[in-house]
Amino acid sequence: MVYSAVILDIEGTVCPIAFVKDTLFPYFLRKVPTLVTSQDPVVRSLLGQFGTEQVENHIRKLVDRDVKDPILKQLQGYVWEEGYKSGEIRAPVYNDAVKFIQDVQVPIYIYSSGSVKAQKLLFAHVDTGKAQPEELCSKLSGFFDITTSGRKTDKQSYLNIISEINRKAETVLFVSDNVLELEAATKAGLRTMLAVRPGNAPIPKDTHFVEVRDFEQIKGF
Ligand SMILES: CSCCC(=O)C(=O)COP(=O)(O)O
Ligand SMILES: [Mg+2]
Repeated sequence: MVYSAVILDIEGTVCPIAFVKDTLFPYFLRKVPTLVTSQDPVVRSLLGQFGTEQVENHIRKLVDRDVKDPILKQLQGYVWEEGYKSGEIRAPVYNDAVKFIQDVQVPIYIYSSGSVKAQKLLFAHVDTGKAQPEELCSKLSGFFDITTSGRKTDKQSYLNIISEINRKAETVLFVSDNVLELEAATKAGLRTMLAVRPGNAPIPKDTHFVEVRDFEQIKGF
């Protein structure tokens, strides 16, 4: 592999979109009534930042529309923590992605719209079918989200990350299922690959990105 570092997206790239839509989001929504009455100062401060009295309705609308809202994403991290710690949630990271993270010799970073807290929880509770969940956080060199680096569809966000990890853009590979994110990363000078996983959105006809169905393929580039 010729890259000096790899940046991975989460949803639709290292784990199925269905895990987020059918497990994480419903879990969060079930906890919203309790969340809005929480006395935890961090949660109260986040809720206050929405700037509305109709907090519960507002949250439900954001989740229904899958809005990548930074306040929502931070709240989700707090709520999912309970689910991971109780064992109710485990992250179905694809086996080839687990192996890639364990084997590859260059630094691997994560960049997701999910908060850094949510990312670390996910990689600390990977379901590999064994009794104990797999801990992959320690294999990852860093985590970026929309509060640390900006929106994933903005070129500047990738420039921010490249500067943070102190690499040349053209030596860094970004893998994502989202063509708009890949276009932004390409504009920033990064190399890119399109993750193709079961349940992902159909690939636009005119796309020119190299497709990856199994992370073993990345090692060959
Ligand atoms: C940390 S995983 C939570 C998933 C999530 O909330 C999300 O928005 C995923 O977006 P991604 O950028 O990983 O496609
Ligand atoms: Mg994605």
